[in-house]
Amino acid sequence: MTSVLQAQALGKRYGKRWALRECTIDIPAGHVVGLVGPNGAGKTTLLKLAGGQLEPTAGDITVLGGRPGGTPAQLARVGFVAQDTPVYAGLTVADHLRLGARLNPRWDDGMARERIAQLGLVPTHRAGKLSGGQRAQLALTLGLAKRPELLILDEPVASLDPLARREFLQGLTEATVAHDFNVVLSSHLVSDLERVCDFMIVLVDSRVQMAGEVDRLLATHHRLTGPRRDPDRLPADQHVISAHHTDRQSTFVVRADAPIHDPAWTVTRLSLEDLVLAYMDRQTAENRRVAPEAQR
Ligand SMILES: Nc1ncnc2c1ncn2[C@@H]1O[C@H](COP(=O)(O)OP(=O)(O)OP(=O)(O)O)[C@@H](O)[C@H]1O
Repeated sequence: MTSVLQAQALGKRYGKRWALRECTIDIPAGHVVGLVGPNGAGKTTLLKLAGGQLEPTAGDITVLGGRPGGTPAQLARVGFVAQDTPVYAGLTVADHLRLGARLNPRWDDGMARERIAQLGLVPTHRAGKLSGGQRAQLALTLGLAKRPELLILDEPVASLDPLARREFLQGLTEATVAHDFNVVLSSHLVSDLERVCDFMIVLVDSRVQMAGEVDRLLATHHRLTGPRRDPDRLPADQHVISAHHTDRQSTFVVRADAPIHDPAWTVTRLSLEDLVLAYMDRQTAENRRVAPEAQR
């Protein structure tokens, strides 16, 4: 199995509005995948389609080579931690572990107990009395102890303070090193994702704008700064992602596989955050020149 998730022209419509459209992506195995986009971009919709909680309106999706949620065996292979770290307020921490053991055929009780102890969670405490960070860690523990091949986390750190965010993401990274599994997690902040993700998908306005391995994305995107130039005068293999101009100067973010040697330009590398923001800002560039989507 080489793909964790494959989508072909995938779409989901609620009434007349498309929450996700024309989504074609191929996520290879062995990655921690970040799904980033503004509020309402379609992240939860894509994740629910992958988890089998939603049926596509258009196109196809396969997860770990099978139809999402198609069989109990398929369900056991995918862990899904929904937005707002869902736990049962009236149940204790220990109750959650018992429930997890009963519902999941591959449940790793030793790992769940060890993790709870390491986190300092008291088994007799009710989940409703835990802090937001503790609830998130409990939900992550339940997702990990299921021993999924793919763990999907929908905005897991949205409600956490910076320290709790860091601890949560560190725990997730340690778990991916200790146990071999794939992760897809979403956030509307790239800063949450850049520490842990090595594959990034940017979703804006229900469409995938960019998808690929972070190293490759950073190697093939550049910021060009120099004397003012019309985007149409750039070589055809330099695809404009965003463009900003002053009276005398132009700044482009371009995607180009080959190195850029034009002496007129100062060429600089982008941070992942700059790159994601350039794709979010892409509408501006599209008014000047349409660039094909980076889908690699
Ligand atoms: N059950 C639903 N019925 C109708 N519209 C919906 C439903 N769920 C989502 N939508 C709409 O689909 C669009 C995408 O929503 P989605 O929850 O996938 O976005 P998101 O990127 O996860 O947003 P957020 O970051 O705010 O959680 C939004 O416009 C939303 O209002």
